[in-house]
Amino acid sequence: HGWGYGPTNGPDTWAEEFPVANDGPRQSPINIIPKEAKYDSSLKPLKLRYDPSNAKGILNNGHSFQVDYVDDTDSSTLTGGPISGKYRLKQFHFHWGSSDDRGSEHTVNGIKYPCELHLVHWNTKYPSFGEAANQPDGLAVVGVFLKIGAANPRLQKVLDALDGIKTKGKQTTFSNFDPKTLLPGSLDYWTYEGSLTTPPLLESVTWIVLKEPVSVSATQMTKFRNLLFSGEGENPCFMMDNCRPPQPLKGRQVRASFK
Ligand SMILES: C[C@@H](NC(=O)c1ccc(Cl)c(S(N)(=O)=O)c1)c1ccccc1O
Ligand SMILES: [Zn+2]
Repeated sequence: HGWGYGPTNGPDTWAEEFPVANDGPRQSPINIIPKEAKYDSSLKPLKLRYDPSNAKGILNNGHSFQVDYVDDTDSSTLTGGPISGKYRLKQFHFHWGSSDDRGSEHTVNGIKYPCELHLVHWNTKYPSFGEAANQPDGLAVVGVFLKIGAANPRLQKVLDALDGIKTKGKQTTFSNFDPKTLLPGSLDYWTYEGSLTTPPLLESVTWIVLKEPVSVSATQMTKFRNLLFSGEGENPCFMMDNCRPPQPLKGRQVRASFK
């Protein structure tokens, strides 16, 4: 059986198949300590331009669920921020916990949020996502923390689609959605050089973690936890705690776009 988040195939076992998990110098996620982040006035504002019509589908991939975007043109891109060049939106997905006191991958002063959104982009200087994922400057992921509070109406369309993708491998069409609506008011961010937080843990990600969380209600969180890691007809295993714990910083500098 492949990698996962359970007692026999979870993050502590990943190094068996993916040695970079333990040996890599730039593994993600990390614990962000704001006081140790260095304000960098040369960091530019983030520029996210998404075309809602690029939304293609929503898929339960057995580890999380993702909303996939058409990425054969430059119509949904990330520019500015710490990156140079243009990165295309490929997909967004979430990581969450089994209870509201945990679930995020990045932590802030050791604090865990109940959920974390990842918007995955790839550098258009490479021919494809797959190629880019193997390059040190190949990917850029915008991370957004979700914090328990008022129900978030911007999440509703995504949550309503989950009933149709309950089990591993299920996917449905998902159209006309602008992921910009999921972002907080402030685009202040921390940035550092890291990796995929899921196998193959490739060290190709420029992480851009927003400081301001967005809200999610406890009821909305139960909808995430109603998904299944397991496939149709298999023993049902509810999808939760699909988060990798923070990894050693190994001397990396975390920069802040704000004072
Ligand atoms: C779980 C899923 N992982 C991704 O798709 C993924 C891709 C890129 C990034 Cl940058 C991240 S992340 N979490 O660092 O933002 C996650 C996955 C991995 C391998 C095989 C199948 C599969 O579905
Ligand atoms: Zn992720």
